[in-house]
Amino acid sequence: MQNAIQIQNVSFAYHSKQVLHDVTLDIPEREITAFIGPSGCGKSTLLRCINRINDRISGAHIVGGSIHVRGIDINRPDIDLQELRRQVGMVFQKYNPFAKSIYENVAFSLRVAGRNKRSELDEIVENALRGSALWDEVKDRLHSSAFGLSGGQQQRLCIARAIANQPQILLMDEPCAALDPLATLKVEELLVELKKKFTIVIVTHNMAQAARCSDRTAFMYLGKLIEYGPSMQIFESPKDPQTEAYVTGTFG
Ligand SMILES: Nc1ncnc2c1ncn2[C@@H]1O[C@H](COP(=O)(O)OP(=O)(O)OP(=O)(O)O)[C@@H](O)[C@H]1O
Repeated sequence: MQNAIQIQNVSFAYHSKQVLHDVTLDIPEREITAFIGPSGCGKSTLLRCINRINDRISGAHIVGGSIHVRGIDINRPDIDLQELRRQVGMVFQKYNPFAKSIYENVAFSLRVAGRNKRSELDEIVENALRGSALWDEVKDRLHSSAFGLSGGQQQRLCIARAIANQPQILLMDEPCAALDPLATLKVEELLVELKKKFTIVIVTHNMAQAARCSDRTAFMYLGKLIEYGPSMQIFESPKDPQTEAYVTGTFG
């Protein structure tokens, strides 16, 4: 299978504090890859390097190495960041719909791009809401406020908003952390559907979740990639003693 993302020897710092050290991993297309590890080990930083939203943080910079997304070096000076972030969508821990209707949340990025044709928007909004398994629950109240939805529905709306942009890759930073177990289960089922179309990279503290839904797992510790492989191997027969200690709950 082709690799969607190639991370090679990446080191990263906030001001003078280096938080990623020589991280190398290839992320295959249309699979779910989970980043796990104790708090502060660099999972979110690594995730945010993939669409360069770390650039928005003052003092955040890549120290060395390279990241290729579908063959393109994303740290090239001439890279179009808006286009990169269209191709590499993002869903955050705390669902963050805009203070707009359900419909306008999904249509937002298209309107920003100047696409206002009603029939086109209707089709994309419906497809995105179907793609995030929300359509049946909201089709009769598309023009009501997004804030009237439950937390789990708001998170699926944020997923619809991300996929309306037709990305190739979806980055998810603890997307279920603020959800109850039932809403979490729905999002997990959705992830398995979404990977038919998208490459998904997910940061999670929930090891049961990583074991249930991901194809590959990367275990990080103190800014280093300790072990990376098929999730079943990482959880059932880890090679590194630190991975074993973490997945068995001895530390972390
Ligand atoms: N904006 C920032 N400015 C300075 N340091 C930061 C910033 N964001 C993160 N860090 C530091 O970088 C290191 C890695 O943080 P990061 O959030 O990537 O880890 P994480 O594994 O995702 O943690 P958690 O699981 O708690 O979210 C930590 O030492 C953290 O304090």
